Amino acid sequence: MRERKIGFIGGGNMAEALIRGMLAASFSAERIWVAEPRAERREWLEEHYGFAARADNGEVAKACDVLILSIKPQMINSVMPEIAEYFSDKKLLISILAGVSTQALESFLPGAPRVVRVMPNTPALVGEGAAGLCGGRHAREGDLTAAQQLLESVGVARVVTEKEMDAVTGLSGSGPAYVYTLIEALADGAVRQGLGRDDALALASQTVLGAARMVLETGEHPAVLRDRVCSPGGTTIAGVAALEEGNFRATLMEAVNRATQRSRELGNS
Ligand SMILES: NC(=O)C1=CN([C@@H]2O[C@H](COP(=O)(O)OP(=O)(O)OC[C@H]3O[C@@H](n4cnc5c(N)ncnc54)[C@H](OP(=O)(O)O)[C@@H]3O)[C@@H](O)[C@H]2O)C=CC1
Ligand SMILES: O=C(O)[C@@H]1CCC=N1
Repeated sequence: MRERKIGFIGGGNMAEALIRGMLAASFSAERIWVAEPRAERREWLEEHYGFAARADNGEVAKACDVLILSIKPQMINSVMPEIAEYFSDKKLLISILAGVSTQALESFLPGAPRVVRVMPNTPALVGEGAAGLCGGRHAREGDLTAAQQLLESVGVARVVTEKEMDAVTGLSGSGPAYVYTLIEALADGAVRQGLGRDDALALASQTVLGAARMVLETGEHPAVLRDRVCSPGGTTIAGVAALEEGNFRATLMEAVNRATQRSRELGNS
């Protein structure tokens, strides 16, 4: 993958997170192309990352071996024909679009198009992404491996079935937003009790990071780790009781559920 020209179609937030993570992982800027319609955004990307951004999707589609489709799902009907003109079985399309199936993408492309659908997340920007991916009907074994390697250069990547992709979207694609809300709310709670804002945000963020690493590195179930924090008659169980009263777990499950449903809707629209 590192030797191939990689072209992003759409230079927005998620594309930038992947690009920044890839550059930090020693991908050469010369091999990264971006198509982005807004001049101001093109200039900003060029200035910050040192590659030439293009206005024309066709120019990038023609020049690159691997295309990373990073437009909004709602734009697929206008953008895919511009790519299709230059697409062939020699090229690989990697889509990061929420909800849009490999079958829907294939229907725009000629021949037996090689398509891989991935659902990354923005922490890829700091090399801590969490992504799911699946191959389309004509994707070769090496295509899935290449896409997985690219995503693993910016975090963790799991191959899943296409049916599971909407749940991945509801969990890890959208998940950073849930966690930012959690961090903000934890910090607010401490500010309310008189702690300074900077200290509160630093301690809340590190607590989330530390707890996540405990789950990943000890291999213990989160409930076991939680029990070890809850001293009998102590402070934590009093806090946990408040979470239960507020339906914290049910609320998070519902957040994943709604985002998953929305991903399915985007695929059907
Ligand atoms: N944000 C996230 O956390 C994640 C997003 N995704 C997926 O990534 C995709 C992009 O999302 P996100 O980065 O958040 O959205 P953005 O709006 O930030 O990015 C979309 C980009 O596409 C550009 N664009 C608009 N029209 C065209 C066109 N005709 N041709 C080429 N590019 C065009 C936009 O340009 P302009 O500058 O004019 O707006 C913008 O830069 C979505 O499909 C989303 O589902 C997947 C995982 C996580
Ligand atoms: O909100 C969205 O639709 C995109 C997909 C996953 C994260 N952001």
